Amino acid sequence: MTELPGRRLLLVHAHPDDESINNGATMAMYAADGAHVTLVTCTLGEEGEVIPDELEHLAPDREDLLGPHRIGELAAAMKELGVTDHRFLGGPGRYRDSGMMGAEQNRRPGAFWSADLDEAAAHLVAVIREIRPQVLVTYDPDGGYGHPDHIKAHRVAMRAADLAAEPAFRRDLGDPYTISKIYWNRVPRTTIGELFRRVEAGLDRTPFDTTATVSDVPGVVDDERVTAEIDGRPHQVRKEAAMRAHATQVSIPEGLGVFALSNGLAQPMLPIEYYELVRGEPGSAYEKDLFEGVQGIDDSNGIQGARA
Ligand SMILES: CC(=O)N[C@H]1[C@@H](O[C@@H]2[C@H](O)[C@H](O)[C@@H](O)[C@H](O)[C@H]2O)O[C@H](CO)[C@@H](O)[C@@H]1O
Ligand SMILES: [Zn+2]
Repeated sequence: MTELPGRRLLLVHAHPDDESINNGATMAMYAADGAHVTLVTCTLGEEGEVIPDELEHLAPDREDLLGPHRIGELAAAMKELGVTDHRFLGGPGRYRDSGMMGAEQNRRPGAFWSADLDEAAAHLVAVIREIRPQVLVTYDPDGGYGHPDHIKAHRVAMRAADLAAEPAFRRDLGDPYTISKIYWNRVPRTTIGELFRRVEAGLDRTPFDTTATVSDVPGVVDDERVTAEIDGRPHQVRKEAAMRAHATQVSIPEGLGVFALSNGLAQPMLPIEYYELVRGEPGSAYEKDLFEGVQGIDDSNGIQGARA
């Protein structure tokens, strides 16, 4: 077995682009700092809209080639972030993008939203027992903003964390392992409100006509729910480059601190990324490092201390 670095972070996301939008700076920071960063993406994003006119032919109601194209976008984004361990849950295309909540694609055979929870979670248990991450990051129960694939990714991640620790569960998938800390992606309401006010004030200096609303931003909560932050400003360039790699989904004008998804609504970039610790012990009252308080980490590139 290859020796992995002492610190190991696992992120579980629904579509290609979510990782860069929500955690791009966090991933870049830990990858640059020698931690092992593993991203598991649950679908290929087959049902997404397409921003560039010249790629519109890929759309699900045209050639239905957006999924394979977004595999390439995600690989490019990982290169920008310096992340080398990236997997699709159950393999590329095992689970299909379910579309927005209520869409008929939610009920399409193979849609992630209708997947069997324990079957999907077992694929993630195999990754957890292989990598033995001390920290897991995923969405809150509402998936950040109510997208069915985000909600399902949350459920699969939390279920897999429980099953991976169960000695009686599928020992063919590896030895039991308990993840020390689990975080949900969060955004403090005060911070995002201020950032939106700045975008509104400078909207005429952007290529966008209108702004999104705070309710479009995943995971917004009252400030006191936020228990940790990663100051990603040193890695903002990498984060923006990774988001830009998802060209079918994201538009980012250079240097304006704003971006838009395919709806064309401007929203602020988040140079600091925020989290709520929902399982495990915090290392301090307000953490600036997701590995704070994790016992037995040996950063001399060994896996010592990670055994449950
Ligand atoms: C960030 C994210 O989760 N994107 C998803 C989302 O995309 C949105 C969807 O296409 C919607 O119709 C647009 O108005 C919005 O701007 C998009 O962000 O849902 C897609 C379909 O499930 C998914 O492929 C995409 O990754
Ligand atoms: Zn998504």
